[in-house]
Amino acid sequence: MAAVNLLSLEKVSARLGKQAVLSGVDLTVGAGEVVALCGPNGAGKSSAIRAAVGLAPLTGGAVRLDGDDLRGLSHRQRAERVAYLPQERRIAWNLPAFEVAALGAPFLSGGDAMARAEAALIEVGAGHLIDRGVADMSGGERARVLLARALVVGAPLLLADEPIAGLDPDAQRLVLERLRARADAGAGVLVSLHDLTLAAGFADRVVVLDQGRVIAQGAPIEALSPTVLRSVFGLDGEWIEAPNGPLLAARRA
Ligand SMILES: Nc1ncnc2c1ncn2[C@@H]1O[C@H](COP(=O)(O)OP(=O)(O)OP(=O)(O)O)[C@@H](O)[C@H]1O
Repeated sequence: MAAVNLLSLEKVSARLGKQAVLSGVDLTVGAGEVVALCGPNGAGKSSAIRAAVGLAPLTGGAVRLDGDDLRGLSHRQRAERVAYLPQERRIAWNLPAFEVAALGAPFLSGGDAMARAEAALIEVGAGHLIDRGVADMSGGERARVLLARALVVGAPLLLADEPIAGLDPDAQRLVLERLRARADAGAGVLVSLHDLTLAAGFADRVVVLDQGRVIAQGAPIEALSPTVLRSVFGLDGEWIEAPNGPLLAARRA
């Protein structure tokens, strides 16, 4: 029997105001998989991720977590099944990093949550920031703390909306390596990314969205074919097999 997907969007449609932001989106994430969601600004990546956690009301279709319709799950059940890193990185209170990260584990005892928070901060290369207030950090440092908060959840499914935006090149790779490691340990990961070379290097599959529709999905350099690069991203591009993985050589079409 085929394994149940940790996440499936089945013909999902959603509107924001008068605008259709998702139209019949089909997407799955299985255990052990990193799926990258790619597309230009406004394509619907954040909307798809928000729909997957029940934050975007659907006008059609269904979202399933581990086979169960999201609508039938309590908020606690959702929180146990999926960790969500939003694109928005504002944090209201100037709490130390370890306390912010520990918020990802509200169902654990204080001591266990703190231990997990510390481990997650070290995992994302922010071990030196553990005691620092999050308002007293750079944007990239705060982004790592928020990623640590999502990793602390320990849920089987992790959804990360542009987790590497604003990070330096080393940190971008570190974060993607950590997400990859979570998948290799059995989690399912859905991550929105603008950097197509990194998407091709770290993801098992790429889903290309444009104007709220899935345009292509599959193995990264097949989904991101020259035709898709041109029609969706406005790029004349080709993939080069480099020693460290596929490299996109592109210019504006
Ligand atoms: N609050 C809102 N009200 C109305 N329309 C919105 C709102 N937020 C986003 N949109 C529209 O929804 C569409 C999808 O936006 P979404 O944020 O999902 O795209 P995205 O692919 O994540 O973009 P980006 O790469 O810029 O983050 C866009 O056309 C956007 O203009």
